[in-house]
Amino acid sequence: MKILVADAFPKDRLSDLAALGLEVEHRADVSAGDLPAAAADASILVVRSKEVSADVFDRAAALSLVIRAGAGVNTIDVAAASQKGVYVANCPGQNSIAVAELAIGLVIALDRRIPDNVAALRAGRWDKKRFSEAAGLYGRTLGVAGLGAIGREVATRALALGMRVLAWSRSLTAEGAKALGIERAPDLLSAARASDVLSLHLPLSRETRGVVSREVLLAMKPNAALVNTARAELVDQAALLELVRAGRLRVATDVFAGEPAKGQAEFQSELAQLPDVYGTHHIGASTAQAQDAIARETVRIVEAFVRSGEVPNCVNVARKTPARARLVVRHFDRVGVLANVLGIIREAGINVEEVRNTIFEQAQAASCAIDVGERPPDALLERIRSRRDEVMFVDCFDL
Ligand SMILES: NC(=O)c1ccc[n+]([C@@H]2O[C@H](COP(=O)([O-])OP(=O)(O)OC[C@H]3O[C@@H](n4cnc5c(N)ncnc54)[C@H](O)[C@@H]3O)[C@@H](O)[C@H]2O)c1
Ligand SMILES: O=C(O)CC[C@@H](O)C(=O)O
Repeated sequence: MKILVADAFPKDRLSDLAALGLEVEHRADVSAGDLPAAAADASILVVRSKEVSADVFDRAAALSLVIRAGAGVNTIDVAAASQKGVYVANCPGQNSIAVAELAIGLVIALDRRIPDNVAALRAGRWDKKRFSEAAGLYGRTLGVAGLGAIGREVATRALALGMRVLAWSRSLTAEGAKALGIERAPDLLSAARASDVLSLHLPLSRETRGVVSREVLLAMKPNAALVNTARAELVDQAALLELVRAGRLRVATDVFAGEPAKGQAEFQSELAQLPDVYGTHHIGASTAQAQDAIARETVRIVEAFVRSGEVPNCVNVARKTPARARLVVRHFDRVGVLANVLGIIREAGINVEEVRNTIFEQAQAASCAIDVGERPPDALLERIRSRRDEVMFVDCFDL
């Protein structure tokens, strides 16, 4: 079985993959355009930020699993993977501390203008007067949009700085916020209005694309700051550029529209050129600690898949299948028994959605849960029951 690792990945962990009996191909520099050809004969594909387009799933007939060695799966055509029955998994939480550390670093950098201090000194200029205008962070409000793995780490660190934390997130309740020592905003607009710094930690999805709209940006206090270590596409980039140019907002961003997927490339960004914008090079996850944790988690996923067929952290298995009823069939563990049961279900024109067969010690008996698209008529259950030399017990209940 071949695994293609199509981005940077630690050598030791490549050896771990090989030790699982896999044929490992490491092509960190393969371009997104060449990925469909490169992955054509791979069973497992590992990527970081490289785009995995529908073409990859069209061409790679053997592909069964794509692992995002990171958190955000927006660079993978998950819908195309689902149509071809390919698992997509990620490594949630493994780089959250690294991203939170960067986000907090950017919050402090914005307040004290640390990059400008450094640049002025490098240019031979002493400007204590200009750089003595920081407001300070203690007692000020940090808005957190998306209180998941990263948002929580950011909130913890902001509380340690004595900041007030106001979070907006899909499933956050007032009680949940209280338990964390923070406050809950009812919507993004309210969070934006009340924050001195708004830090984004949402995934990029159909619902969140452009969620930081012109209206949200305009709701922010004059001279407030936006910190984006999530994805550029969350934010209306044209409005952002306009408001920063007008001196209404300050920005620190680790992510850019159209940023290169490669480690080194020419890159021009109007936003990054502005004096009120501090840009970093999508390095949120790029600490040795985080990369080690991500790589180990990737190996864990591959190992589980190779050994048991299970896929930890799978993001595209249906949460609810169209199944409406479950048959439980206890049967003798013999050749053809399940095929006969499934044949009877097929003859009734009923679709089987999921099957889980469990074998008991000594491999004499098994219990099979068969989830089906509609409740089978009693006569069908009777037909299965009547196969007494194969079947011990049959029951059916609605889902
Ligand atoms: N800069 C980097 O290097 C870097 C590294 C890791 C992650 N990221 C980005 O950060 C994102 C967040 O990562 P995470 O690990 O915290 O993910 P996560 O899934 O743990 O957290 C996301 C949070 O957003 C909330 N959310 C999702 N959709 C929402 C919606 N429509 N409205 C309101 N809330 C919503 C979720 O409930 C969850 O609490 C990733 O998806 C990725 O894009 C960037
Ligand atoms: O791999 C990277 O460097 C970026 C990862 C980050 O964007 C993520 O979503 O985990």
